Amino acid sequence: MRAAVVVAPDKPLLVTEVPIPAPGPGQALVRVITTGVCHTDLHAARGDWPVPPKADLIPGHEGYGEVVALGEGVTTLSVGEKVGNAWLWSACGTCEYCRTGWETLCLQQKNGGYGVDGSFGEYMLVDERFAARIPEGSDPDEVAPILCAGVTVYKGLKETEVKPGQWVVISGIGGLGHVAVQYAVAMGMRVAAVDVDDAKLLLAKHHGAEVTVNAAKTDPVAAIQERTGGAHGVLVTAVHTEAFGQATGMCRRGGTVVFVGLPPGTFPADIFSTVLNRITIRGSIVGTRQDLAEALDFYARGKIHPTITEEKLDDINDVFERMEAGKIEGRIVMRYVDA
Ligand SMILES: NC(=O)c1ccc[n+]([C@@H]2O[C@H](COP(=O)([O-])OP(=O)(O)OC[C@H]3O[C@@H](n4cnc5c(N)ncnc54)[C@H](O)[C@@H]3O)[C@@H](O)[C@H]2O)c1
Ligand SMILES: CCCCCCO
Ligand SMILES: [Zn+2]
Ligand SMILES: [Zn+2]
Repeated sequence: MRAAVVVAPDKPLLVTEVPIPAPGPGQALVRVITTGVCHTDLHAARGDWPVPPKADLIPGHEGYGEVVALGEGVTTLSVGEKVGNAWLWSACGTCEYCRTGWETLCLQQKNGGYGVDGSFGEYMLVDERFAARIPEGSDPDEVAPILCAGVTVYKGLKETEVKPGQWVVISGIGGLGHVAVQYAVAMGMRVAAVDVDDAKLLLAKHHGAEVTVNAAKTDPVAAIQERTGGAHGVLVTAVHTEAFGQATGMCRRGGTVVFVGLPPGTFPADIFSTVLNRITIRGSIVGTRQDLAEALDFYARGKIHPTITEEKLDDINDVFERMEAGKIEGRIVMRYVDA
């Protein structure tokens, strides 16, 4: 099968022929129809995180496709069914985290497109317990980004604890952020969008943001305070550490900042104002299978329409260069077959 392989950190991916994987017990083989390209895939290719990906990785964890073969003992999937892979590719199911609704924190978890091969190839493997069940009638291009961007920002917005009618800042209006604006609007929140690129802010307005701030042109903290009175919550999806240091200052007293963006590095946090204003800073990673089912339901009900540009697998290195330059509006989706 044709696949894009990370042959070495920070080197271009090699698009080449590799063997079609065989489904093991409890697994299914999926013919990939479309896959989103997440900035995490770029981090994996660049090797810029503390934990390296598997050797000869096939990235991709927003893969949508059709089950074509079942491994031994599979009982909950059938050939022809439409499924997706996800970052949370599998978890142990028996540890304290798995038992208490936090399978995303399971120490035995496997991660699609990072620890196990993902969807940047014509076929991929899924674990029957964690394969995303795709709603009937889903658009192959639109539904793929829900598998990571969608579930991540949906969970992140829940973690901000922002209520309907209250203000949430979405900082970073890329693949995740432009979908976050839509989930926030659908969840009844008022949205203020922050990015460093006017084109992204235009996209945010298109998707329902009431306030937009270009952090490259003005102080985003002062602008958010002036135009919202301070946000009840801030969701940071940006790929620059600067956005993380700015987030707490955008909050009103008692506000919650949720970080999902993962640029390498650290951020400054002012102790006194964090304590005095009772600011909560929370990390959030993807979502559980239940969160994903809920995020897919928002999509199935027509509340979420990712802005998509379709590209080819052979152009993945060019896509990564444009992503690194912050030039991608919405989400890139690669399509392998028409279906
Ligand atoms: N926590 C999780 O579970 C999770 C899940 C998916 C992705 N991620 C991470 O989220 C990040 C974003 O992913 P993506 O696919 O949306 O990336 P993307 O490249 O599509 O978008 C990044 C956005 O950040 C904006 N940006 C850059 N500097 C900024 C600044 N100083 N202030 C505000 N905005 C700024 C860019 O203009 C761009 O719009 C990546 O680091 C990715 O690894 C985390
Ligand atoms: C710690 C890595 C989290 C990445 C989630 C999928 O983009
Ligand atoms: Zn992702
Ligand atoms: Zn577990």
